[in-house]
This record gives sequence, structure tokens and C-alpha cells, in this order.
Amino acid sequence: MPTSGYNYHVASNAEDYVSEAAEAIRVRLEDALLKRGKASLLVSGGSSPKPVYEALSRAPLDWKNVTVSLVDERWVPEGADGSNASFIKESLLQNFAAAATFVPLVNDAPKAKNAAPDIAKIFDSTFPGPLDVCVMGMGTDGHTASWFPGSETLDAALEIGGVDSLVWQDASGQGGGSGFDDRITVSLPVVMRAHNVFLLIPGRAKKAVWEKSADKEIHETPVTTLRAAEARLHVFTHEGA
Ligand SMILES: O=C1O[C@H](COP(=O)(O)O)[C@@H](O)[C@H](O)[C@H]1O
Repeated sequence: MPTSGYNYHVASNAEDYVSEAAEAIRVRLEDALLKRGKASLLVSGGSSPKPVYEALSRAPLDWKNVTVSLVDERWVPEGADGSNASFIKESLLQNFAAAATFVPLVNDAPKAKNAAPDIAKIFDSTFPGPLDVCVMGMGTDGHTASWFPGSETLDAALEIGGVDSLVWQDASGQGGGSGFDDRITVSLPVVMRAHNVFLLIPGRAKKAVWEKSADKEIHETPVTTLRAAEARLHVFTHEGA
């Protein structure tokens, strides 16, 4: 399988996928902490990265100097169903990782559209430079972050020369956002500037979606655009169910 310059890690089972991905992320965070005394980590919600987050939370890093935020958020208050913030607090920000600083992507505005510029200001001052690690998930419809196929707002997120770090998205495209259509997401330029981009897509079904996406157009299968990160992209999957 040609990988156009990115790193493709195919484990033989789910257990190895989890330990290998968690270790690879740990190494990049440790490297940033050694070089700069601090590290930045953006994480996705979803089922795919969950066991990796649980393993990473037990890594004895200098977590008090790690700032964590989200790749995307569904526009629901923290604690409500579908909240990526709650999910990250329950999966990643436990054990040693409980010492990290967390920056949410939601406020009490009624719609993400109106809130995105204010949240972007906080995001930009928290993360003025390239992120150390950006962890992406993927749905079987080929979305990553909240970049949904067929969404009318997708162009704003994928604009390569765009200046907005965070944009509002209406996920009610072809597949929809699982009932969570009002969303905020990082834009493609933020991900493309990151020092390390991890795509966590466990199992044969997601692996097949990723491999087929090589020939797809980005509006049809947005995840394919991550290939542009080349050697900074680390894809972790496994051959199991
Ligand atoms: O809606 C979302 O879904 C994707 C993938 O979720 P998964 O459950 O299929 O792993 C996730 O990456 C994204 O952060 C989330 O908002």
C-alpha cells in the first residue's frame, strides 16, 4: 500500500494498536517537554481513540505542563450527551494526565456560529505556535474533526489559506453529525501546522475507508486531506474487527 510519505502503523490486534499509538504520542509529548518545558495536545472525541487515551493517561509525563484542547466539539454544554469535553475528561484527563490544563471549545452562547470567533481568540492566545500533537479520529463516512462530507460549511474549515483557527460547522451533510449538527472545529491550517498529526482508526472497517480515501476528493472524504501532512502524519490501525 503506497503511503505517499506518511507513517502507516498496522498492528495485528487491538491491544498492540493501543499500546503502540499511546507510546508514539507519549514520545512526541516528552520530546516537546524536554525541548520547551511545555507541550500542546489537541484531541478528538469518538470511540476510536478512547483506549489510547486511557493508556496515555497512565504515562508518567510532566502533565502539569501539558495543555490539552479539542479538535472539535459538538455544541452541547459540558456534561450533556455528546460532549467531547466530558468524554476527554473521563478518558484522557485521569491518572497522571489529570494534572494537565484543559481548554474547552464551548461557551454558553446558543449557537456555535456566534461563539466561534470568541473561542478562537482564547484558542489562539493559548496556542500561538504550531501544536505539538494533534490526534484525529475518523467516522466511517470519511469525516475527521467536524469536517463532514457534503456539509455546506466545509469549505470554511478546509480553506488552506484561511486565517481562522476555529470555525463553526453544520454537520447535516450526507451522513450528518449523529444528531449533533451544530459544531465547532479546528480548521485545516491548524492541523497542517502541527508538528505531529496522529490518525487513530482501529479495525478493518476504518482501515479500508482510509485506504480507499487515497483516490477520493476531499469534499467526498475529508479525511484524505490529512495525507498532505506527509512525514508528520502517523496513522495507527489494526487488522482486527
Ligand atoms: O463526531 C465525531 O466523530 C469522530 C469519529 O468518531 P468515532 O466514534 O467513529 O471514533 C471524532 O473523531 C470526532 O471528534 C467526533 O466529534
